[in-house]
Amino acid sequence: RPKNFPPGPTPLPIFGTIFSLNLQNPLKDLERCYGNVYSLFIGSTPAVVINGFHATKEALVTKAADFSGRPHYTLISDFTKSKGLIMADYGPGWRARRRFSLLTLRNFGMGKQFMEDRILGETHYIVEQLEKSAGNPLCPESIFHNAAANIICQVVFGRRNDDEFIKLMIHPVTEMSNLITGPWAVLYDSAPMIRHLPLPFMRVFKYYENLVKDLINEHRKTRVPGEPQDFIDCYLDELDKKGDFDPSFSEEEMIVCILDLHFAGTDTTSNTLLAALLYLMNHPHIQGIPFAEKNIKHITQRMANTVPLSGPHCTTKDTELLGYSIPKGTLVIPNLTSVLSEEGQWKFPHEFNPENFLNDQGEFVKPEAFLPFSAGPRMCLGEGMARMELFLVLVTLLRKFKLIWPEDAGQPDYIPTFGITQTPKPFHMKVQHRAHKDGAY
Ligand code: HEM
Repeated sequence: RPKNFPPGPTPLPIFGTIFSLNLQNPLKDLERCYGNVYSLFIGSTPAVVINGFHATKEALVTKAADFSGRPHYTLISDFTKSKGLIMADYGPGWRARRRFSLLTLRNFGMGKQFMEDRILGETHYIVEQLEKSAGNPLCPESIFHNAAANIICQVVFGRRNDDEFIKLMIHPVTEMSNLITGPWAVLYDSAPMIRHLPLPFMRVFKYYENLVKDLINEHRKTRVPGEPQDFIDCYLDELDKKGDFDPSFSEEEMIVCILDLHFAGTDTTSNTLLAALLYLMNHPHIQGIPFAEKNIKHITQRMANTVPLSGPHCTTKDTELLGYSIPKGTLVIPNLTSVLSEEGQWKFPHEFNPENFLNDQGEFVKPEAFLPFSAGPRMCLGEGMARMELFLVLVTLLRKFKLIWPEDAGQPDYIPTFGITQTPKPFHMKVQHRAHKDGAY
Protein backbone atom coordinates (compact mmCIF):
# COMPACT_ATOMS: atom_id res chain seq x y z
CA ARG A 1 0.00 0.00 0.00
CA PRO A 2 1.68 3.20 -1.14
CA LYS A 3 2.18 5.89 1.51
CA ASN A 4 -0.93 7.96 2.19
CA PHE A 5 -2.95 5.75 -0.16
CA PRO A 6 -6.74 5.87 0.43
CA PRO A 7 -7.95 3.42 3.10
CA GLY A 8 -9.53 0.09 2.22
CA PRO A 9 -9.82 -3.56 3.18
CA THR A 10 -6.60 -5.51 3.80
CA PRO A 11 -5.51 -7.39 0.66
CA LEU A 12 -4.59 -11.09 0.55
CA PRO A 13 -1.72 -12.35 -1.61
CA ILE A 14 -2.83 -13.24 -5.17
CA PHE A 15 -6.54 -12.56 -4.51
CA GLY A 16 -6.18 -8.96 -3.34
CA THR A 17 -9.43 -7.70 -1.78
CA ILE A 18 -11.80 -9.74 -3.93
CA PHE A 19 -13.28 -11.51 -0.88
CA SER A 20 -14.23 -8.18 0.70
CA LEU A 21 -16.62 -7.45 -2.15
CA ASN A 22 -20.25 -8.37 -2.01
CA LEU A 23 -20.70 -9.67 -5.54
CA GLN A 24 -24.37 -8.64 -5.64
CA ASN A 25 -23.44 -5.01 -5.20
CA PRO A 26 -19.67 -4.80 -4.86
CA LEU A 27 -19.08 -1.11 -4.26
CA LYS A 28 -21.82 -0.07 -1.84
CA ASP A 29 -20.70 -1.77 1.38
CA LEU A 30 -17.18 -0.45 1.17
CA GLU A 31 -18.39 3.11 0.70
CA ARG A 32 -20.19 2.81 4.04
CA CYS A 33 -17.00 1.61 5.78
CA TYR A 34 -14.33 3.77 4.17
CA GLY A 35 -16.00 6.92 2.82
CA ASN A 36 -15.90 8.53 -0.58
CA VAL A 37 -12.39 7.60 -1.64
CA TYR A 38 -11.12 4.10 -0.83
CA SER A 39 -8.77 1.52 -2.25
CA LEU A 40 -9.03 -2.06 -3.44
CA PHE A 41 -6.55 -4.58 -4.75
CA ILE A 42 -7.51 -6.44 -7.89
CA GLY A 43 -5.05 -9.28 -7.49
CA SER A 44 -1.87 -7.38 -6.75
CA THR A 45 -2.97 -4.29 -8.70
CA PRO A 46 -4.00 -1.35 -6.51
CA ALA A 47 -7.18 0.48 -7.49
CA VAL A 48 -8.97 3.52 -6.07
CA VAL A 49 -12.76 3.84 -6.04
CA ILE A 50 -14.23 7.35 -6.10
CA ASN A 51 -17.75 7.98 -4.82
CA GLY A 52 -19.97 11.04 -4.62
CA PHE A 53 -20.34 14.10 -6.81
CA HIS A 54 -17.52 16.30 -5.51
CA ALA A 55 -14.74 13.73 -5.61
CA THR A 56 -15.99 12.40 -8.97
CA LYS A 57 -16.10 15.85 -10.51
CA GLU A 58 -12.70 16.69 -9.10
CA ALA A 59 -11.19 13.63 -10.75
CA LEU A 60 -13.05 13.57 -14.07
CA VAL A 61 -13.38 17.28 -14.75
CA THR A 62 -11.04 19.42 -12.66
CA LYS A 63 -8.14 16.99 -12.96
CA ALA A 64 -9.20 15.51 -16.27
CA ALA A 65 -5.66 15.39 -17.63
CA ASP A 66 -4.62 13.06 -14.79
CA PHE A 67 -7.75 10.91 -14.72
CA SER A 68 -8.65 10.35 -18.38
CA GLY A 69 -6.23 7.54 -19.21
CA ARG A 70 -7.06 3.90 -19.60
CA PRO A 71 -5.56 0.88 -17.81
CA HIS A 72 -3.15 -1.36 -19.66
CA TYR A 73 -2.74 -5.12 -19.42
CA THR A 74 -6.35 -5.89 -18.70
CA LEU A 75 -8.20 -8.45 -20.79
CA ILE A 76 -10.06 -5.82 -22.75
CA SER A 77 -7.16 -3.42 -23.38
CA ASP A 78 -5.01 -6.33 -24.57
CA PHE A 79 -7.71 -7.32 -27.02
CA THR A 80 -8.25 -3.81 -28.38
CA LYS A 81 -4.51 -3.02 -28.23
CA SER A 82 -5.57 0.34 -26.78
CA LYS A 83 -6.99 1.36 -30.18
CA GLY A 84 -10.40 2.77 -31.08
CA LEU A 85 -12.35 4.86 -28.58
CA ILE A 86 -13.30 3.24 -25.29
CA MET A 87 -9.95 1.76 -24.30
CA ALA A 88 -7.70 4.13 -26.27
CA ASP A 89 -5.01 6.06 -24.41
CA TYR A 90 -5.78 9.69 -23.67
CA GLY A 91 -3.87 11.46 -26.42
CA PRO A 92 -4.08 13.00 -29.89
CA GLY A 93 -5.13 9.77 -31.70
CA TRP A 94 -8.06 9.12 -29.34
CA ARG A 95 -9.00 12.82 -29.50
CA ALA A 96 -9.09 12.85 -33.32
CA ARG A 97 -11.17 9.66 -33.54
CA ARG A 98 -13.55 10.84 -30.83
CA ARG A 99 -14.06 14.16 -32.60
CA PHE A 100 -14.65 12.44 -35.91
CA SER A 101 -17.11 9.95 -34.39
CA LEU A 102 -19.01 12.64 -32.51
CA LEU A 103 -19.33 14.88 -35.55
CA THR A 104 -20.33 11.94 -37.71
CA LEU A 105 -23.08 10.86 -35.33
CA ARG A 106 -24.20 14.43 -34.78
CA ASN A 107 -23.86 16.44 -37.98
CA PHE A 108 -22.09 14.99 -40.93
CA GLY A 109 -23.08 11.71 -42.53
CA MET A 110 -25.98 11.21 -40.16
CA GLY A 111 -27.74 14.24 -38.82
CA LYS A 112 -30.60 14.40 -36.37
CA GLN A 113 -33.19 13.39 -38.97
CA PHE A 114 -31.25 10.28 -39.98
CA MET A 115 -31.17 9.13 -36.34
CA GLU A 116 -34.76 10.05 -35.64
CA ASP A 117 -36.01 8.10 -38.67
CA ARG A 118 -34.15 4.98 -37.60
CA ILE A 119 -35.24 5.22 -33.98
CA LEU A 120 -38.88 5.84 -34.88
CA GLY A 121 -38.78 2.96 -37.37
CA GLU A 122 -37.61 0.66 -34.59
CA THR A 123 -40.11 2.09 -32.12
CA HIS A 124 -42.80 1.09 -34.57
CA TYR A 125 -41.65 -2.55 -34.31
CA ILE A 126 -41.72 -2.36 -30.51
CA VAL A 127 -45.28 -1.03 -30.58
CA GLU A 128 -46.34 -3.77 -33.01
CA GLN A 129 -45.00 -6.48 -30.74
CA LEU A 130 -46.54 -4.98 -27.61
CA GLU A 131 -49.88 -4.61 -29.38
CA LYS A 132 -49.94 -8.30 -30.21
CA SER A 133 -49.86 -9.21 -26.55
CA ALA A 134 -51.93 -6.29 -25.18
CA GLY A 135 -53.68 -7.41 -21.99
CA ASN A 136 -51.38 -10.41 -21.41
CA PRO A 137 -48.11 -10.55 -19.49
CA LEU A 138 -44.99 -10.63 -21.65
CA CYS A 139 -41.28 -10.59 -21.00
CA PRO A 140 -40.01 -7.35 -22.60
CA GLU A 141 -36.29 -8.18 -22.48
CA SER A 142 -35.66 -9.44 -25.99
CA ILE A 143 -37.97 -6.86 -27.62
CA PHE A 144 -35.97 -3.98 -26.14
CA HIS A 145 -32.53 -5.57 -26.54
CA ASN A 146 -33.26 -6.26 -30.21
CA ALA A 147 -34.57 -2.72 -30.73
CA ALA A 148 -31.44 -1.09 -29.27
CA ALA A 149 -29.20 -3.47 -31.20
CA ASN A 150 -31.11 -2.76 -34.41
CA ILE A 151 -30.74 1.00 -34.00
CA ILE A 152 -26.98 0.94 -33.46
CA CYS A 153 -26.53 -1.69 -36.19
CA GLN A 154 -28.36 0.52 -38.69
CA VAL A 155 -26.26 3.50 -37.73
CA VAL A 156 -22.94 1.66 -37.82
CA PHE A 157 -23.47 -1.12 -40.38
CA GLY A 158 -26.51 0.11 -42.31
CA ARG A 159 -28.29 -3.16 -41.55
CA ARG A 160 -31.25 -4.12 -39.51
CA ASN A 161 -31.02 -7.48 -37.86
CA ASP A 162 -32.58 -10.23 -39.84
CA ASP A 163 -32.44 -13.54 -37.97
CA GLU A 164 -29.06 -14.44 -39.38
CA PHE A 165 -27.50 -11.08 -38.56
CA ILE A 166 -28.89 -11.17 -35.02
CA LYS A 167 -27.10 -14.45 -34.39
CA LEU A 168 -23.92 -13.03 -35.87
CA MET A 169 -23.85 -9.68 -34.12
CA ILE A 170 -25.79 -9.84 -30.86
CA HIS A 171 -24.52 -13.08 -29.41
CA PRO A 172 -20.85 -12.07 -29.39
CA VAL A 173 -21.77 -8.82 -27.59
CA THR A 174 -23.47 -10.79 -24.82
CA GLU A 175 -20.60 -13.26 -24.67
CA MET A 176 -18.07 -10.43 -24.54
CA SER A 177 -19.95 -8.64 -21.72
CA ASN A 178 -19.99 -11.84 -19.71
CA LEU A 179 -16.31 -12.46 -20.36
CA ILE A 180 -15.17 -8.97 -19.45
CA THR A 181 -16.87 -9.11 -16.06
CA GLY A 182 -16.50 -12.85 -15.45
CA PRO A 183 -13.89 -15.03 -13.71
CA TRP A 184 -11.65 -15.25 -16.80
CA ALA A 185 -11.13 -11.49 -16.74
CA VAL A 186 -10.27 -11.53 -13.03
CA LEU A 187 -7.81 -14.36 -13.60
CA TYR A 188 -6.32 -12.66 -16.64
CA ASP A 189 -5.88 -9.35 -14.83
CA SER A 190 -4.43 -10.84 -11.67
CA ALA A 191 -2.23 -13.65 -13.07
CA PRO A 192 0.06 -12.23 -15.79
CA MET A 193 1.68 -15.64 -16.43
CA ILE A 194 -1.45 -16.96 -18.18
CA ARG A 195 -1.68 -14.13 -20.73
CA HIS A 196 0.42 -15.74 -23.44
CA LEU A 197 -1.45 -19.04 -23.40
CA PRO A 198 -4.00 -19.76 -26.16
CA LEU A 199 -6.91 -19.12 -23.82
CA PRO A 200 -10.31 -20.41 -25.01
CA PHE A 201 -12.16 -17.08 -24.72
CA MET A 202 -9.81 -15.36 -27.20
CA ARG A 203 -11.86 -17.15 -29.87
CA VAL A 204 -14.87 -14.88 -29.09
CA PHE A 205 -12.83 -11.72 -29.61
CA LYS A 206 -11.30 -12.98 -32.85
CA TYR A 207 -14.71 -14.05 -34.17
CA TYR A 208 -16.20 -10.60 -33.45
CA GLU A 209 -13.23 -8.84 -35.06
CA ASN A 210 -13.43 -11.00 -38.21
CA LEU A 211 -17.15 -10.30 -38.55
CA VAL A 212 -16.48 -6.57 -38.60
CA LYS A 213 -13.66 -7.01 -41.14
CA ASP A 214 -16.08 -8.86 -43.46
CA LEU A 215 -18.68 -6.11 -43.10
CA ILE A 216 -16.10 -3.43 -43.95
CA ASN A 217 -15.09 -5.38 -47.07
CA GLU A 218 -18.74 -5.67 -48.12
CA HIS A 219 -19.06 -1.87 -47.75
CA ARG A 220 -15.95 -1.33 -49.87
CA LYS A 221 -17.61 -3.14 -52.74
CA THR A 222 -20.98 -1.35 -52.61
CA ARG A 223 -20.28 2.18 -51.35
CA VAL A 224 -20.55 5.37 -53.37
CA PRO A 225 -17.71 7.61 -52.13
CA GLY A 226 -19.04 10.91 -50.74
CA GLU A 227 -22.53 9.48 -50.25
CA PRO A 228 -22.27 7.64 -46.94
CA GLN A 229 -25.15 5.45 -45.80
CA ASP A 230 -23.76 4.56 -42.38
CA PHE A 231 -20.82 5.02 -40.03
CA ILE A 232 -18.60 2.57 -41.93
CA ASP A 233 -19.11 4.55 -45.16
CA CYS A 234 -18.28 7.78 -43.32
CA TYR A 235 -15.09 6.26 -41.96
CA LEU A 236 -14.09 4.94 -45.41
CA ASP A 237 -14.62 8.46 -46.82
CA GLU A 238 -12.38 9.78 -44.05
CA LEU A 239 -9.71 7.17 -44.87
CA ASP A 240 -9.84 8.28 -48.53
CA LYS A 241 -9.24 11.87 -47.43
CA LYS A 242 -6.41 11.06 -45.06
CA GLY A 243 -4.63 8.47 -47.20
CA ASP A 244 -1.96 6.46 -45.38
CA PHE A 245 -0.53 9.50 -43.64
CA ASP A 246 -2.54 9.58 -40.44
CA PRO A 247 -2.00 6.53 -38.21
CA SER A 248 -4.91 7.63 -35.97
CA PHE A 249 -7.29 6.59 -38.76
CA SER A 250 -5.82 3.29 -39.89
CA GLU A 251 -8.03 0.33 -40.78
CA GLU A 252 -7.11 -1.34 -37.49
CA GLU A 253 -8.30 1.74 -35.61
CA MET A 254 -11.47 1.71 -37.66
CA ILE A 255 -12.27 -1.89 -36.70
CA VAL A 256 -11.96 -1.15 -32.99
CA CYS A 257 -13.99 2.10 -33.29
CA ILE A 258 -16.79 0.15 -34.93
CA LEU A 259 -16.65 -2.61 -32.32
CA ASP A 260 -16.70 0.07 -29.61
CA LEU A 261 -19.75 1.89 -30.96
CA HIS A 262 -21.61 -1.37 -31.46
CA PHE A 263 -20.70 -2.67 -28.03
CA ALA A 264 -21.28 0.62 -26.17
CA GLY A 265 -24.57 1.34 -27.93
CA THR A 266 -26.39 -1.95 -27.36
CA ASP A 267 -26.99 -3.06 -23.75
CA THR A 268 -26.58 0.43 -22.31
CA THR A 269 -29.72 1.80 -23.95
CA SER A 270 -31.81 -1.37 -23.71
CA ASN A 271 -31.09 -1.84 -20.01
CA THR A 272 -31.94 1.80 -19.34
CA LEU A 273 -35.26 1.36 -21.16
CA LEU A 274 -36.01 -1.84 -19.25
CA ALA A 275 -35.20 -0.15 -15.93
CA ALA A 276 -37.52 2.74 -16.90
CA LEU A 277 -40.35 0.28 -17.65
CA LEU A 278 -39.84 -1.48 -14.34
CA TYR A 279 -40.08 1.78 -12.39
CA LEU A 280 -42.91 3.27 -14.46
CA MET A 281 -45.09 0.18 -14.03
CA ASN A 282 -44.64 0.37 -10.30
CA HIS A 283 -45.29 4.13 -10.15
CA PRO A 284 -48.38 4.33 -12.37
CA HIS A 285 -49.25 7.89 -11.30
CA ILE A 286 -46.06 9.04 -13.06
CA GLN A 287 -47.31 7.63 -16.35
CA GLY A 288 -50.32 9.98 -16.23
CA ILE A 289 -50.79 11.97 -19.41
CA PRO A 290 -51.33 15.43 -17.82
CA PHE A 291 -47.99 15.11 -16.09
CA ALA A 292 -46.28 13.65 -19.11
CA GLU A 293 -47.69 16.13 -21.62
CA LYS A 294 -46.65 19.11 -19.56
CA ASN A 295 -43.15 17.88 -18.99
CA ILE A 296 -42.55 16.32 -22.37
CA LYS A 297 -42.90 19.83 -23.79
CA HIS A 298 -40.26 21.20 -21.40
CA ILE A 299 -37.97 18.27 -21.93
CA THR A 300 -38.18 18.56 -25.71
CA GLN A 301 -37.20 22.21 -25.49
CA ARG A 302 -34.38 21.44 -23.09
CA MET A 303 -33.05 18.52 -25.10
CA ALA A 304 -31.92 20.86 -27.82
CA ASN A 305 -29.92 23.05 -25.42
CA THR A 306 -28.60 20.67 -22.81
CA VAL A 307 -24.95 21.37 -22.25
CA PRO A 308 -22.82 18.60 -20.78
CA LEU A 309 -20.90 19.32 -17.61
CA SER A 310 -17.49 20.56 -18.62
CA GLY A 311 -14.72 22.74 -17.30
CA PRO A 312 -13.86 23.05 -13.62
CA HIS A 313 -16.65 24.12 -11.26
CA CYS A 314 -14.58 24.05 -8.07
CA THR A 315 -16.01 24.57 -4.63
CA THR A 316 -14.06 24.21 -1.40
CA LYS A 317 -15.42 20.70 -1.10
CA ASP A 318 -13.64 19.77 -4.31
CA THR A 319 -10.55 18.79 -2.43
CA GLU A 320 -11.53 15.37 -1.19
CA LEU A 321 -8.97 13.65 -3.35
CA LEU A 322 -6.19 15.97 -2.29
CA GLY A 323 -5.79 14.45 1.14
CA TYR A 324 -4.54 11.23 -0.43
CA SER A 325 -1.70 10.37 -2.66
CA ILE A 326 -2.82 8.40 -5.72
CA PRO A 327 0.33 7.45 -7.63
CA LYS A 328 0.34 7.98 -11.39
CA GLY A 329 -0.89 4.91 -13.23
CA THR A 330 -3.21 3.72 -10.43
CA LEU A 331 -6.44 2.18 -11.70
CA VAL A 332 -9.29 4.55 -10.75
CA ILE A 333 -12.95 3.52 -10.70
CA PRO A 334 -15.42 6.42 -10.61
CA ASN A 335 -18.59 4.99 -9.08
CA LEU A 336 -21.20 7.03 -10.96
CA THR A 337 -24.05 5.13 -9.33
CA SER A 338 -23.09 6.62 -5.97
CA VAL A 339 -23.59 10.14 -7.39
CA LEU A 340 -27.04 9.34 -8.76
CA SER A 341 -28.51 8.69 -5.32
CA GLU A 342 -26.27 10.89 -3.20
CA GLU A 343 -27.88 12.63 -0.27
CA GLY A 344 -27.59 16.42 -0.53
CA GLN A 345 -27.57 16.33 -4.34
CA TRP A 346 -31.18 15.35 -4.96
CA LYS A 347 -34.56 16.41 -3.58
CA PHE A 348 -35.49 12.73 -3.22
CA PRO A 349 -32.20 10.82 -3.50
CA HIS A 350 -33.66 7.36 -2.93
CA GLU A 351 -36.91 7.73 -4.85
CA PHE A 352 -37.95 7.30 -8.45
CA ASN A 353 -39.50 10.72 -8.55
CA PRO A 354 -39.54 13.13 -11.51
CA GLU A 355 -39.57 15.99 -8.97
CA ASN A 356 -35.83 15.40 -8.84
CA PHE A 357 -35.70 17.05 -12.26
CA LEU A 358 -38.25 19.83 -11.77
CA ASN A 359 -37.72 23.29 -10.31
CA ASP A 360 -40.26 25.13 -8.16
CA GLN A 361 -42.10 26.31 -11.28
CA GLY A 362 -42.44 22.70 -12.44
CA GLU A 363 -39.92 23.21 -15.25
CA PHE A 364 -37.36 20.63 -16.26
CA VAL A 365 -33.85 21.19 -14.89
CA LYS A 366 -30.77 19.01 -15.12
CA PRO A 367 -29.12 18.72 -11.71
CA GLU A 368 -25.32 18.85 -11.72
CA ALA A 369 -25.19 15.40 -10.16
CA PHE A 370 -27.00 13.82 -13.09
CA LEU A 371 -23.95 11.96 -14.40
CA PRO A 372 -25.12 8.65 -15.89
CA PHE A 373 -23.06 9.47 -18.98
CA SER A 374 -20.03 10.40 -16.85
CA ALA A 375 -18.28 13.78 -17.16
CA GLY A 376 -15.12 15.33 -18.56
CA PRO A 377 -13.24 14.36 -21.71
CA ARG A 378 -14.14 10.64 -21.56
CA MET A 379 -17.85 11.16 -21.05
CA CYS A 380 -20.21 9.13 -23.22
CA LEU A 381 -19.81 9.77 -26.89
CA GLY A 382 -23.27 8.41 -27.68
CA GLU A 383 -25.16 10.54 -25.14
CA GLY A 384 -27.09 12.49 -27.79
CA MET A 385 -28.12 9.35 -29.59
CA ALA A 386 -28.99 7.51 -26.37
CA ARG A 387 -31.14 10.40 -25.12
CA MET A 388 -32.96 10.52 -28.42
CA GLU A 389 -33.64 6.77 -28.22
CA LEU A 390 -34.83 6.87 -24.62
CA PHE A 391 -37.02 9.87 -25.27
CA LEU A 392 -38.67 8.73 -28.50
CA VAL A 393 -39.28 5.16 -27.36
CA LEU A 394 -40.62 6.03 -23.91
CA VAL A 395 -42.82 8.91 -25.04
CA THR A 396 -44.32 6.81 -27.83
CA LEU A 397 -45.06 3.96 -25.42
CA LEU A 398 -46.49 6.22 -22.72
CA ARG A 399 -48.80 7.93 -25.18
CA LYS A 400 -50.02 4.68 -26.63
CA PHE A 401 -50.18 2.33 -23.66
CA LYS A 402 -50.69 2.07 -19.94
CA LEU A 403 -47.81 0.01 -18.62
CA ILE A 404 -49.07 -2.42 -16.00
CA TRP A 405 -47.25 -4.52 -13.41
CA PRO A 406 -49.02 -7.93 -13.60
CA GLU A 407 -51.13 -8.72 -10.51
CA ASP A 408 -49.34 -12.01 -9.85
CA ALA A 409 -45.80 -10.59 -10.34
CA GLY A 410 -45.16 -10.08 -6.62
CA GLN A 411 -42.91 -7.31 -5.31
CA PRO A 412 -40.64 -5.67 -7.92
CA ASP A 413 -36.92 -6.30 -7.47
CA TYR A 414 -35.16 -3.03 -8.29
CA ILE A 415 -31.65 -4.29 -7.53
CA PRO A 416 -29.93 -4.71 -10.89
CA THR A 417 -27.50 -7.47 -11.74
CA PHE A 418 -24.05 -5.94 -11.50
CA GLY A 419 -22.01 -6.03 -14.69
CA ILE A 420 -20.53 -3.92 -17.43
CA THR A 421 -23.94 -2.28 -17.57
CA GLN A 422 -26.36 -2.77 -14.71
CA THR A 423 -29.13 -5.08 -15.91
CA PRO A 424 -32.61 -5.20 -14.37
CA LYS A 425 -33.58 -8.74 -13.32
CA PRO A 426 -36.01 -10.30 -15.85
CA PHE A 427 -39.64 -9.28 -15.26
CA HIS A 428 -43.02 -9.47 -16.93
CA MET A 429 -45.16 -6.53 -17.98
CA LYS A 430 -48.62 -5.93 -19.37
CA VAL A 431 -49.73 -3.14 -21.67
CA GLN A 432 -53.20 -1.78 -22.18
CA HIS A 433 -54.24 0.65 -24.94
CA ARG A 434 -54.94 4.15 -23.70
CA ALA A 435 -58.38 5.43 -24.58
CA HIS A 436 -58.41 8.44 -26.97
CA LYS A 437 -59.83 10.65 -24.26
CA ASP A 438 -56.63 9.96 -22.26
CA GLY A 439 -54.63 11.65 -24.99
CA ALA A 440 -53.50 8.60 -26.94
CA TYR A 441 -52.89 9.01 -30.65
C1 HEM B 1 -28.33 4.99 -21.77
C2 HEM B 1 -27.33 4.75 -22.59
C3 HEM B 1 -25.88 4.99 -22.29
C4 HEM B 1 -25.25 5.21 -21.10
C5 HEM B 1 -25.87 5.27 -19.71
C6 HEM B 1 -23.84 5.39 -21.39
C7 HEM B 1 -22.87 5.66 -20.44
C8 HEM B 1 -21.52 5.84 -20.71
C9 HEM B 1 -20.51 6.15 -19.72
C10 HEM B 1 -20.77 6.31 -18.23
C11 HEM B 1 -19.32 6.27 -20.37
C12 HEM B 1 -17.96 6.60 -19.75
C13 HEM B 1 -17.28 5.32 -19.43
C14 HEM B 1 -15.89 5.52 -18.93
O1 HEM B 1 -15.63 6.42 -18.15
O2 HEM B 1 -15.05 4.77 -19.35
C15 HEM B 1 -19.56 6.02 -21.77
C16 HEM B 1 -18.59 6.03 -22.74
C17 HEM B 1 -18.83 5.78 -24.06
N1 HEM B 1 -20.07 5.58 -24.66
FE1 HEM B 1 -21.84 5.51 -23.72
N2 HEM B 1 -23.64 5.26 -22.74
C18 HEM B 1 -24.85 5.03 -23.33
C19 HEM B 1 -25.10 4.87 -24.68
C20 HEM B 1 -24.15 4.92 -25.67
C21 HEM B 1 -24.42 4.80 -27.08
C22 HEM B 1 -25.80 4.65 -27.72
C23 HEM B 1 -23.21 4.85 -27.72
C24 HEM B 1 -22.89 4.78 -29.20
C25 HEM B 1 -23.45 5.46 -30.11
C26 HEM B 1 -22.18 5.03 -26.70
C27 HEM B 1 -20.83 5.14 -26.96
C28 HEM B 1 -19.85 5.37 -26.00
C29 HEM B 1 -18.43 5.43 -26.30
C30 HEM B 1 -17.77 5.24 -27.66
C31 HEM B 1 -17.77 5.70 -25.09
C32 HEM B 1 -16.26 5.89 -24.86
C33 HEM B 1 -15.90 7.35 -24.96
C34 HEM B 1 -14.41 7.64 -24.77
O3 HEM B 1 -13.72 6.93 -24.04
O4 HEM B 1 -13.97 8.63 -25.34
N3 HEM B 1 -22.80 5.07 -25.48
N4 HEM B 1 -20.92 5.77 -21.96
